[in-house]
Amino acid sequence: MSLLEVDKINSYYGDSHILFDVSLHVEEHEVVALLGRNGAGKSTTLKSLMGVVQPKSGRILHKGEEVQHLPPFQLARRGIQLVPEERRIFGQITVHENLQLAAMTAPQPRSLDEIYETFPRLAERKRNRGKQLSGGEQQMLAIARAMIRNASIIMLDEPFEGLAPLIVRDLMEVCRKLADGGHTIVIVEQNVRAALSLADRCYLINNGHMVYEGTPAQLHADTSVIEKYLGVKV
Ligand SMILES: Nc1ncnc2c1ncn2[C@@H]1O[C@H](COP(=O)(O)OP(=O)(O)OP(=O)(O)O)[C@@H](O)[C@H]1O
Repeated sequence: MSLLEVDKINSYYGDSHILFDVSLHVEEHEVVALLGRNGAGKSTTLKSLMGVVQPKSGRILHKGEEVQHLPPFQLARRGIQLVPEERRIFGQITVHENLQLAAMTAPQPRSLDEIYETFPRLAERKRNRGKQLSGGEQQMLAIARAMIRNASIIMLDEPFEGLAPLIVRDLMEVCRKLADGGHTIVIVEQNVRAALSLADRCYLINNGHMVYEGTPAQLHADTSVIEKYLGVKV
């Protein structure tokens, strides 16, 4: 049984049909990258998995149970966590308080010590307010908030967006640490090279249709697919 199985979901914004029979699966301890051009439907896929957008048809199974009808807070309680592009951290309270708040509503949170061990940079900044952090540190905090909630799946929507290369390198290290620690991660990223270097498996989505599934090595070998659906060289 897959940790997460998505079976032919169709998602809409109003009358606009965005996802067409999208299927994918995520195994425990796997890092899965979801790639595609702007507007391909990557964020909508993550939002559908998080219950922010409810698919009109199709099934989503988490640990074998149908969850496509559940609201976001119930999916969060089941351990599905989305770190959205806009990194929802609280700017007015400290790093420490941001983490405490995230832990408070989780059924079985991890300890703060464990989080600070994984994110030493946040330990250094724990008394700073959220808004005093750099973009990269805010992203770390957003990921750490998902981690302290003991997420069974962490979904990252463009975590490297708008960050300087050096910060991306630091964040990549954090993601690698999480992956090596057995976390299950779904990552959506425009930085194809970075995403593929983290992923065990990847999917390509185009105009709301899933068009490719394979390992990063298989995708690297298939330059025509990369050029056709991503328009980049990796
Ligand atoms: N709230 C919304 N209402 C209506 N249409 C939307 C909404 N959000 C996204 N869309 C449309 O849905 C399609 C898929 O968007 P989505 O954000 O899922 O793409 P994406 O692959 O994540 O792209 P990007 O990298 O630009 O975020 C696009 O055509 C977009 O314009």
